[in-house]
Order: sequence, then structure tokens, then C-alpha cells
Amino acid sequence: APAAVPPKLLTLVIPFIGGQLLLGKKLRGFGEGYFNGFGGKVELGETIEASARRELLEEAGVTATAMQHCGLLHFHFDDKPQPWEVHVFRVSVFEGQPVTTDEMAPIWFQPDQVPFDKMWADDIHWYPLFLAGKAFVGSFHFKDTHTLVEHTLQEAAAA
Ligand SMILES: Nc1nc(SCCc2ccccc2)c2[nH]cnc2n1
Repeated sequence: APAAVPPKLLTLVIPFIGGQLLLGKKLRGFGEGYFNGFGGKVELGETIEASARRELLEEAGVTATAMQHCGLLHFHFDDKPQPWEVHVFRVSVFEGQPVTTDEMAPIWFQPDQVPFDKMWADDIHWYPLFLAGKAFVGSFHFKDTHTLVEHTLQEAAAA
């Protein structure tokens, strides 16, 4: 059987405080004009949780002081050989004030105003579980970066 390609490990960190979500608006480069939580690649030698904290600090300028791992999302793309494994974290307390960088502008959203049309196509499916404070596991099959073909999603035991 062909050797499986190990998944690319990524973090996705979303502050959810006072009933509002903090998302980053990409100001340039890949995904310009799109909104997402904060995150990126897990580097060699760092834990997934440390990577999540680092990305939030680098991208939004705030330090997570209360954060829980709440979701595990698997992605495979017809146009990429390597699948992605995205670890989702909910931040309920952070220190500092969110800052705008040349890459990213932090913006607070009411849950019913999340701009799903300017986000990854899978987000609309699992955000309701995130907002309900649930833990969840999902698998998403993409044709390409913008085209979601099929998915499975289930609530998980409390993280
Ligand atoms: N919301 C969302 N995020 C990602 S990558 C998350 C990790 C990341 C990577 C780079 C910048 C910021 C965040 C996704 N991949 C496929 N669907 C997806 N949905």
C-alpha cells in the first residue's frame, strides 16, 4: 500500500469572550480579505498547545491565560498530497489588547454576524458546536481550497 503522508499539524485559536468572537482579517498575501481564527503550523519541538499560544501572541498580540482544546478537524484536499490536522482551541481569557499588524486586523463579532462567506467553507458547519461550548471532531474532503465536497462532524466527549 502506498506510504501514507503524515498530516500537517496546524492550530486554530479563537477567543470567545463576553459572547463575542475575535477573528483576524487577513490584510495581504494568501487568503487576503478572509477571516479566520489565529493559528498556523506547529513547529518541531513545540507542543500543540504552546504553538496555539505562540500564534495568538504573534498574530493578535495577546496572551491566552485560559484556553481549552475543543476541536480536532481533519482535512484532505484532492489537489494536495498532504492531509491537514487542525487543532481548535477556545480562549476564554487573554491578557493584553488585540493589535493590528500589517498582516492581520483583529475584529470582534457577534455569533450571528460571523462572515462565513469570507471564511473557509467548513467553518459554517462546526462553528455552531464551537459557539455552544462543545468539543467536536470532524473530517472534511475538499476538491480544492475553496470547494468542500463532503464532511462528517460529531460532538466529542468533553475535551
Ligand atoms: N478555519 C479554518 N482554518 C483552516 S487552517 C487553520 C490554521 C491556520 C493556518 C494559517 C493561518 C491561520 C490559521 C482550515 N483549513 C481547512 N479548513 C479550515 N478552516
